[in-house]
This record gives sequence, structure tokens and C-alpha cells, in this order.
Amino acid sequence: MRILVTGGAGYIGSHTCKRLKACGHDPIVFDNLSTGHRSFVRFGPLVEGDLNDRAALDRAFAEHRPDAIIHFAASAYVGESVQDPLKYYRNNVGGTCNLLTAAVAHGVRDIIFSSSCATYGTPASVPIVETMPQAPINPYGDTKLVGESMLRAATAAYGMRCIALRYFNAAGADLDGELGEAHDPETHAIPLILAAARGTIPAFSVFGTDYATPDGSCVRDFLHVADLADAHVRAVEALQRLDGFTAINLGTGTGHSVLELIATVERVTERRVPVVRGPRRSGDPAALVADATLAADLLGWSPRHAALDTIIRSAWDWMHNPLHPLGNGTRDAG
Ligand SMILES: NC(=O)c1ccc[n+]([C@@H]2O[C@H](COP(=O)([O-])OP(=O)(O)OC[C@H]3O[C@@H](n4cnc5c(N)ncnc54)[C@H](O)[C@@H]3O)[C@@H](O)[C@H]2O)c1
Ligand SMILES: O=c1ccn([C@@H]2O[C@H](COP(=O)(O)OP(=O)(O)O[C@H]3O[C@H](CO)[C@@H](O)[C@H](O)[C@H]3O)[C@@H](O)[C@H]2O)c(=O)[nH]1
Repeated sequence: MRILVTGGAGYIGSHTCKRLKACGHDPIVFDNLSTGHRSFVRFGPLVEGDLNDRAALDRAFAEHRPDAIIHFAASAYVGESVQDPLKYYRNNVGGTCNLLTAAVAHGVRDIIFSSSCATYGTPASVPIVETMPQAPINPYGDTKLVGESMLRAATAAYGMRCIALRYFNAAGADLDGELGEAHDPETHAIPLILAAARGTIPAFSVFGTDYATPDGSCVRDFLHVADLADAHVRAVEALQRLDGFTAINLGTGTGHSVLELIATVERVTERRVPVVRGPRRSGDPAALVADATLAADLLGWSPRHAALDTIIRSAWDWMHNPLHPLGNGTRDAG
């Protein structure tokens, strides 16, 4: 299949393009390079364009005639969405609406959507199943919920087929060392803990140690990005047999606290992580852990690299990889 991958120059999108190519599909990346990297687009052509530019979308559809879309492109930081919510509604809600309008106009009806566990807000219990209420507690999560609503309505009205993948926390890097996470500025926990271990930032700040969790820090379900990529390929293939709108969690089913991440980084890297215990970050629920039974049932998917050590080791190796578009310039104090 020819697949238009919006956000394919980004972290999860680039890993998914690699997997698509390995499985015999042809990814076409549509990306404005706002947080992505040209050097991550290695598995098919790059169309440089913005989701909010309808003419650019029309040209991409007309030239490349995709059979399906995988829609990653979005602004994706919980903390930033609290500071600048309108950026999130503009890019994520406006961008998705524009993309769907173009897809309908060009007769493309199959779409995989990057949703998030952030749509669940503060769940009544974990692990979270797909049928539990969605009540986001930050603007980012709300934009993903609105995205799901748009897609649900569009599938009903225009005969589209959609799978919304609600992923938990993507982490780690390509196990062949070709790709990885490279955000500037970096806000995600694992790369920042590794940067503190390496000495490129003075310390890692733990956002809140007074949550109702076993050690007081937040608990998240960290999922290897290669497993996420594999799930996307399975999902786009599953659209051939799944009509309408389906939402599926992607996670490992195991939660790890922020303090546990720090301890694991210290063990895996054999370095000390300087830590500052800070206040809570606005918009953070205490614990998010997936029940991923539906992904196993509908996609035949289960994570293959779920061990936290494997995830952290791959991220550490990537941080020292010459292909890292930002990391090479950072100082290694160790
Ligand atoms: N990283 C996670 O843990 C996680 C978890 C759940 C959901 N998600 C979702 O997965 C998707 C990918 O996340 P990521 O971590 O790879 O982020 P990323 O920032 O690395 O990738 C996003 C890509 O989209 C592009 N982009 C953004 N706005 C665009 C626009 N208007 N037009 C064209 N391109 C645009 C960026 O340049 C970038 O290449 C996002 O939708 C995010 O919300 C991520
Ligand atoms: O310097 C930091 C950064 C993060 N954290 C904590 O670490 C956890 C994970 O945070 P982060 O890595 O920023 O990820 P999330 O905020 O959980 O968001 C990611 O995971 C979500 C799903 O949970 C996705 O939807 C988002 O796109 C993605 O950015 C949270 O409890 C944070 O409070 C810290 O304590 N200190």
C-alpha cells in the first residue's frame, strides 16, 4: 500500500516508516519539520508541507495517490499545552479537520490516528480499558479526544474506516541505531534523565513526589517505539477487515514510576543521576497504565521489547549515536 504518513519526520512517525518499508509498503511523509528532522526521512519521499495548508495537502494527495493515511502530525507536549492551549487546538484540531477534508475530497477513506492515553484524564483505576470514560485534564488530551470525535463522525458520514491508537508513553530508540528521539527542547522524562546521567544538564527535576502512588512520583506505561511502529503497520493492514471507528490502547500493561526510571537509568548506565525534587507539573495524572488486551485480540499485537532496561539502553545508545541530529553537540561530562 502507498501510505501518507503525516508527521513521518518525527519520533514515532520515522520508526513507523521504517517498519512500513520493511513490510512491503511505501510511506510518503508529509511534514512541516517543526519538530521533525529531514534526516529521519529515509524510507520514502518527503513532502514538506503544513496540515493547515489545504493546497499543500491537495498536491500531496494528487501526486502520490495514497491508499491510506497514518496521521501522527501534531503538537504533543502535555506541559506546553497548558501554557499555550490555542497552539494545540489550532494545530491538532484544525490540522486534523483539514486533513480529513482533503482525504474525503480525494476519496481516501482509511486512516490511523495517533491518539493518547491523555484522553482518559485521571482514570478511576488502572489498568485502563478502552471503554472507560474519557475526560482529559489538559488541553493536549482534549485535542486528541476532539480528533477521535471528528474521526468517529467522519467514519459514519463518509464511509471512512479509522483506528485511533491510544498510546501510552513512547520511549527508546531503533534497535539498529538508525533513528531515535530528538526533540529541541527535550521535555520527555527518559531522555532528560539520561542527559542528567551524562552531565549535559545539571540535574533531573522530578515533577511531584506527593502523588497517591507507591513512591509518590507519577506512574506511566513506557512502550518501546519499535513496538509502537509494529502496531501501526498491523493497524493499517487491519483496516481492510475492520469497518467504522475503532479505538485501541497500546501499552505494555506495566507501570513504572519516575523514581523507578531514575534508578533503572543509574543501573543501566552505571552513572549517578543528579535529582531535584520539584513541584507537580500542571496537567499530569498520577498513574496511566494500559490494558492492551484489545490490541492483542484485534491486531495480534503484543510488545516484544517491554523490558524497561531494553528501552533505556536503546535510548542511551542513541544519545551517543553520530546520527543523532542534535545530540552530537552536547557535552559528555562523564
Ligand atoms: N511521544 C509519545 O509518548 C506519544 C504518546 C501518545 C501519543 N503521541 C502522539 O503521537 C504523534 C507523534 O508523536 P511524536 O512523539 O513522534 O512527536 P514528534 O514531535 O516527534 O513528531 C510530530 C511530527 O509532526 C510534524 N508536525 C507537527 N505539526 C505539523 C503540521 N501542522 N503539519 C505538518 N507536520 C507537522 C512535526 O514536524 C514532527 O515531525 C503525535 O500525534 C502525538 O500526539 C505521542
Ligand atoms: O523533567 C521531567 C519530565 C517529566 N517528568 C514526569 O515524567 C512523567 C512522564 O512525562 P513525559 O515524558 O513528559 O511524558 P507525558 O507527559 O506522559 O506525555 C507523553 O506521553 C503522553 C501519554 O502519556 C503522550 O500523549 C504525550 O504526547 C507524550 O509527550 C510525568 O509524570 C512527568 O511529570 C518529570 O518528573 N520531570
